[in-house]
Amino acid sequence: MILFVTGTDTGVGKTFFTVNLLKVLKESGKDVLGFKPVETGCDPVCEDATKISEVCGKEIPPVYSFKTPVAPSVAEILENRKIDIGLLKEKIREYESETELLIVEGAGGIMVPISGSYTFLDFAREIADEVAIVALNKLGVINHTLLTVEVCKYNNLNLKGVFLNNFGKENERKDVSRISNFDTLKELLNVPVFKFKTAEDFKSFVEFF
Ligand SMILES: Nc1ncnc2c1ncn2[C@@H]1O[C@H](COP(=O)(O)OP(=O)(O)OP(=O)(O)O)[C@@H](O)[C@H]1O
Ligand SMILES: C[C@H](N)[C@H](N)CCCCCC(=O)O
Ligand SMILES: [Mg+2]
Repeated sequence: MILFVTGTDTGVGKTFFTVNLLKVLKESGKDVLGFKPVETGCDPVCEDATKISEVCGKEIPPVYSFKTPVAPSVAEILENRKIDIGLLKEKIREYESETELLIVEGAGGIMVPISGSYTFLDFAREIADEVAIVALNKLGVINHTLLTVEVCKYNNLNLKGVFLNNFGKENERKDVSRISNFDTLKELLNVPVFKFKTAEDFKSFVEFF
């Protein structure tokens, strides 16, 4: 079983979500592995893959890692290294055979190109059983989340849910939308919508996975 983790953007908390979900599922006795197949911004450390490896208790490096903090399709040109999608899929199948649930993190949002015009959407269509969308709670999240959900639905991806990340300053006076975004998303979407902020919040997700 493969869960693909995407987000409404880069920096919205996909890794925080992936790592904490892996942690609580492992603690509940579930056989899980995490994997970040392509990572950019490895300068020099691939932060995401390192965090995922730590929580999995074994070294799980990206198949492709790039120094430049850009889309993989750009990094492969700048660093003159072509990404072989077949190799990514091979590694996914290998890890999938070793576990009950493989959680795969993309890079940035779902329309980010991996190589040429081949995007994480194309990749998810070919490898994912389910897709989780991580969204950062701030003004603009409604549009970004509905766009991402729409694209996933249009491409017949099986949406596990939207996970609203309440990370950030509590000062809601500056961004009043943070108060209402969760309820608004629940009203507008016919997919499950959850919220999280701390590692503790992930305990309530276990039964859902
Ligand atoms: N709920 C949270 N609590 C504490 N820190 C958080 C939370 N969510 C995100 N962060 C921090 O915010 C930063 C960005 O989060 P994260 O790296 O998970 O984003 P991402 O979507 O995986 O980014 P990328 O597209 O680069 O993979 C990180 O430093 C992360 O530790
Ligand atoms: C470098 C960053 N941490 C991500 N891994 C890559 C994000 C690519 C975003 C491309 C884009 O949407 O414009
Ligand atoms: Mg990440």
